[in-house]
Amino acid sequence: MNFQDTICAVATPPGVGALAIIRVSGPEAISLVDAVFKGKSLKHAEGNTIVYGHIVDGEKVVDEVLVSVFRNPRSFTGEDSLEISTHGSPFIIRYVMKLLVQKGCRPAGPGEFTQRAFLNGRLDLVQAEAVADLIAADSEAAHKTALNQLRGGFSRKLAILREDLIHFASLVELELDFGEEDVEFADRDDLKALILNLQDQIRPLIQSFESGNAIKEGFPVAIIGAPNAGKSTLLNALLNEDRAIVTDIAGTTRDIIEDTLIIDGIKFRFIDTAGIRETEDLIEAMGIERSKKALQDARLVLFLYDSTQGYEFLQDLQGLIREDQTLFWVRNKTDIDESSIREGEIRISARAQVGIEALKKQISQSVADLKTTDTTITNVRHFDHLTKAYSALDDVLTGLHSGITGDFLAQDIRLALHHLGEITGTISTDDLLKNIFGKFCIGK
Ligand SMILES: Nc1nc2c(c(=O)[nH]1)N(C=O)[C@@H](CNc1ccc(C(=O)N[C@@H](CCC(=O)O)C(=O)O)cc1)CN2
Ligand SMILES: Nc1nc2c(ncn2[C@@H]2O[C@H](COP(=O)(O)OP(=O)(O)OP(=O)(O)O)[C@@H](O)[C@H]2O)c(=O)[nH]1
Ligand SMILES: [Mg+2]
Repeated sequence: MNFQDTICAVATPPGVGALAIIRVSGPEAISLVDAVFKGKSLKHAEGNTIVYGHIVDGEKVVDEVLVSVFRNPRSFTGEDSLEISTHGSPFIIRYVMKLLVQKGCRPAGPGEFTQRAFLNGRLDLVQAEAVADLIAADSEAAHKTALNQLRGGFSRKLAILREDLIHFASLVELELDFGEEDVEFADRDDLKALILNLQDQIRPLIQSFESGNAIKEGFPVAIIGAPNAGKSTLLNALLNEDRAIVTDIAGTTRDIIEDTLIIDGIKFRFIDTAGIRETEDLIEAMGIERSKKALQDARLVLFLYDSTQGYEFLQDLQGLIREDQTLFWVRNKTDIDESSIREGEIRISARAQVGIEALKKQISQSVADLKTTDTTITNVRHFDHLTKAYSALDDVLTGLHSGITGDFLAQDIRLALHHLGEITGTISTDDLLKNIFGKFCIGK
């Protein structure tokens, strides 16, 4: 792919910093920067070198800078690329950007450098998306998963899956060319074995999405209990922050209150809910509906009860807990009532901040053995295509079973191939690229 224009953008965050980086990439990158630069000639600089000099506006010196020179194809984008490292003053940054634009540079849109890297074959789509995830990663687990995907393990796996299928698709299509003659190049038993094998490999990828997504967005933890059990006090204690309103009036929390916390490198979303009880109050009743929804959506559920009150009504709710959810029974207010009332309960005092660290430990341990690999799916777009590829493979199997004609068989195989190809971008449309790269920051 050959881009005609040369783009520029500030790659560092806005505001004052020690330094700032302005990135320039495209066929004219070297001559455009050279036109505002005084120092050793950039045109004669070798790739992967740094040149010292000044950015100038005519005779006027704008800043003392270092320019890193990357020569096509050995750069992030695969084009000639330069990075001007200036002093981190917003005034200087604006000035240098203005000079570059005056010389003919175009300010880059979001993700345009990475998009060029993709279109020049430096990265595939999964890796480009991993770059965005890496920037957004705010926990160790999310960072590790994104970095794994940047390394390309998932992409290689997909390429292998596609290869075998392409082989069969072409054999089946070859049969079509022979029309009336009843030939079978593609052995139906082999094809069936291949499809089953592919499905065996795709299934765990699909299944990894739930954890993969939670690793990125945070595992939802719902705090459920009767009014006044101390749910909001517990949220505040967990966050170590005065986040939710606490009073001794039953029915204080009306709406869902949510905040994230990283425990042992894993991100959790703690959800404080309205205390569940029978009520005539319309607003409170709506809040309770939301509590029940939060219970449904959670990965972990804390059943919190007041030590002096008992937990009977929570036993009625226990039937709602699904197998994929983890339930903790947590007894609160142990500062005023010491007696143990339930086996296996976790004892805390939210107000006195007793037992909070132990509770956090149990929470993080309950998801710690979810190993992420380079083939953990974290992206809903990948999940969607894998699910559709899987179902197209189902259709191939059904077709083989009922002995449908080669052209229908070929169609379903092609559909599966299409979905696998869209993940890495082997097959991509302008809309798709716009959608993906439009979410990046400018300068990336
Ligand atoms: N200053 C700076 N830091 C950065 C980046 C950058 O573009 N500039 N990156 C941007 O995301 C990341 C590093 N990623 C990069 C990936 C490839 C190449 C590159 O030039 N690749 C060439 C040359 C490799 C070599 O010399 O061995 C190549 O692959 O051919 C550069 C950065 C993070 N840090
Ligand atoms: N003694 C004692 N009191 C507590 C403890 N935790 C919370 N409380 C008190 O219990 C009362 C209710 O606390 P909240 O955190 O508002 O209870 P909630 O479960 O959020 O109540 P709703 O929002 O109404 O559902 C407040 O007066 C808290 O100070 C505790 O560990 N020990
Ligand atoms: Mg509350």
